[in-house]
Amino acid sequence: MNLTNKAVTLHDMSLRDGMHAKQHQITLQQMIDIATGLDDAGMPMIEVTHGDGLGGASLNYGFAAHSDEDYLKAVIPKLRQAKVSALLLPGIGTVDHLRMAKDLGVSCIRVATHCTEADVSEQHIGLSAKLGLDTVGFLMMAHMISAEQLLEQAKLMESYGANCIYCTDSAGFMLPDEVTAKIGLLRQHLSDKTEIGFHGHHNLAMGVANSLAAIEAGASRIDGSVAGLGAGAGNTPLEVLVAVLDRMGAKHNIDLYKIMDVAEDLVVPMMDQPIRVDRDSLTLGYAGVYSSFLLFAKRAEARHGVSARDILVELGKRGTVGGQEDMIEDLALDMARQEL
Ligand SMILES: C[C@H](O)CC(=O)C(=O)O
Ligand SMILES: [Mn+2]
Repeated sequence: MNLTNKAVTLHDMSLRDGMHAKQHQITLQQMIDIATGLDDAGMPMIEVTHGDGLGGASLNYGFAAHSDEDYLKAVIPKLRQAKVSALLLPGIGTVDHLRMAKDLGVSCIRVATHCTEADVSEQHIGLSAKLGLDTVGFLMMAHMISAEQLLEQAKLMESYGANCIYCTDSAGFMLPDEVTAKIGLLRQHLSDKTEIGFHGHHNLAMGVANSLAAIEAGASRIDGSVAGLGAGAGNTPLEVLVAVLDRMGAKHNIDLYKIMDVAEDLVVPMMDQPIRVDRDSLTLGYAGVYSSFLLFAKRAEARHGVSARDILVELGKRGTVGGQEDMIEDLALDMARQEL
């Protein structure tokens, strides 16, 4: 694989996907310290919101330590060069959230839908583009459909005004060949002006390999998290990816030692549990389950004595997708009754 001189924009997820791993309890000071550390290391883009995006704080997804507004107000004025993005899932986040984010200095809105539901993103993508924001369409759980179906959904988002489309491996299920096929087809058929992105989860330890496959196939934006802080076994660990990209001669503008230090000195010490491939997070990748379900399944295990692994396997069989968090408790209760 030759990535010499390939330009890649890395996008940090620690302060948004990492919110899942922290049950949305990152403090304002932790956000500021990590964001400014990343800014100083040269990270061009940093995402900041509740784990489920703008407006995610709720009974279904979990309440956050602070509002999205407070996190954005705390972080954005402290940054020297990094741009801040906000995730928005239509139906959870509203156009009012979007306008609020723009007013606070967010420059990129990433509108996320399940991979078959791009049609619900028209209003939010349209408004974001109209407001002149960097507008991304983010297709989640992309392993559940074929490359051709993903392309159809991507074209919808592109037609609504997105200037970048993401193939999102929410379950950390994909292997590099699948990433190559999906990103390759998007690159071939979307407009040359539309950027392609890849968002990985490390449940099968494929985060770095899949990101390299994505870049080779034409992706120019790659998501990851410092020390992998993210849902499941975490996102593609950015400091590792940076080291690999350095060795391959790709261009990313990030200082390796500085990002290593952010990982080691700031992010690892604040983890509530080690972010690693263990039997439960591995099951997410193996069974193709939404990574944010991990802690819900672990909590249900503690409450009802049913193994989180069994719950996750069953969620995979049922084809559950993001937004169905409330089903996890119901399922665990049913499974506990059957075991009596
Ligand atoms: C709302 C999700 O956490 C978005 C995401 O990061 C993914 O699908 O992966
Ligand atoms: Mn994710």
